[in-house]
Amino acid sequence: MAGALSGEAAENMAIDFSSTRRLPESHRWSNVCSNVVDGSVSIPMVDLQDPNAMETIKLACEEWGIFQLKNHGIPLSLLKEVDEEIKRFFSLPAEQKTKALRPPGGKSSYGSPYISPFFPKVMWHEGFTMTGSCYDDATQVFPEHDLAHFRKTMEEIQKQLKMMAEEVTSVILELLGVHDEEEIWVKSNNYTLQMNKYPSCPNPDQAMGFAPHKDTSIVTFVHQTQVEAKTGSEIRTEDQTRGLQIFKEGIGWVPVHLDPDVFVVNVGDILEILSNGRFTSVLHRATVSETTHRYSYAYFHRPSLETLISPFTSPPHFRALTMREYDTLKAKNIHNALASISI
Ligand SMILES: O=C(O)CCC(=O)C(=O)O
Ligand SMILES: [Fe+2]
Repeated sequence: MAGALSGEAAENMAIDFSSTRRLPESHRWSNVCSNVVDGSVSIPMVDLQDPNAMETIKLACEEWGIFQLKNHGIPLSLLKEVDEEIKRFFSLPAEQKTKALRPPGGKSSYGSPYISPFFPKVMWHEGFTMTGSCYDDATQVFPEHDLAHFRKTMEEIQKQLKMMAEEVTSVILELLGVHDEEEIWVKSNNYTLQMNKYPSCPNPDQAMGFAPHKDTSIVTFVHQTQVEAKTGSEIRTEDQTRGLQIFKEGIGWVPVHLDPDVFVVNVGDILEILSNGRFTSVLHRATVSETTHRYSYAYFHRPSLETLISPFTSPPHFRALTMREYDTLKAKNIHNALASISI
């Protein structure tokens, strides 16, 4: 295989996507295209400036576990700058990026999704994860004169995302009738920012960008950048339904329309527990395309590690545990963590 990486890099990334002309067996998934609905089903849209926003958020969290958020208050010019920085990061040579390779079992730095060990096949993806203000890894990756702009842009988006996450979490708590100790859930420094690249793929019908999973967060904010055509290719219409998809019971995999001005907001496991199952942590995945490279970033809003998580209403459908304990359960078995604490 041309362009193969070596050693630890090979274990983590397996291949250099840009020089791979055929889908290797290690990356071949089955049933990627089954049960996908067309692009006509749409995910609820919430306008944060609309007086009815709260009601739409309630319905969306109950029925979908996901919504799109517009008029969120983050300047669109900043979103464009972040998109450019992310593209710049991933366009660095593989030898440069693998200087910040994630150690086995680690959560931050460069590499395949942390959920990879739970799946038999490798994902068509490269990612860079920053927990807290972890820029040390970026320092290793960027040549020094190039780092300043990345750092400034990422610090700014992190600050803005934190404010937006606090505002949305506050609205959700109000919906759940929670007024006591609201701060624990709203104000937290236990967040993660994850950048993703899904390179164009020679056989997208049998590849998986990000395998089906639920997020371990209260809420997650995902931004999808405008896709980039692969050199020499036209973007095909069918590729519009490739990318982020959510699983809706009785319907199938629903593509989430790409709009670079909005954030996609997912309900995560912690909110399912707190709401005592009223809001559902949404199962989602990302598929890939032959004609485009796709980029995204996700901001995970989580309570601090020592916070005790238990349902706000009785009788509880989940047993109480700390955020740290839940992380440990999820690290042992991502498919079964929620079910293992249900009562
Ligand atoms: O890239 C996407 O659209 C989804 C990414 C995601 O689900 C994640 O980072 O947890
Ligand atoms: Fe996710």
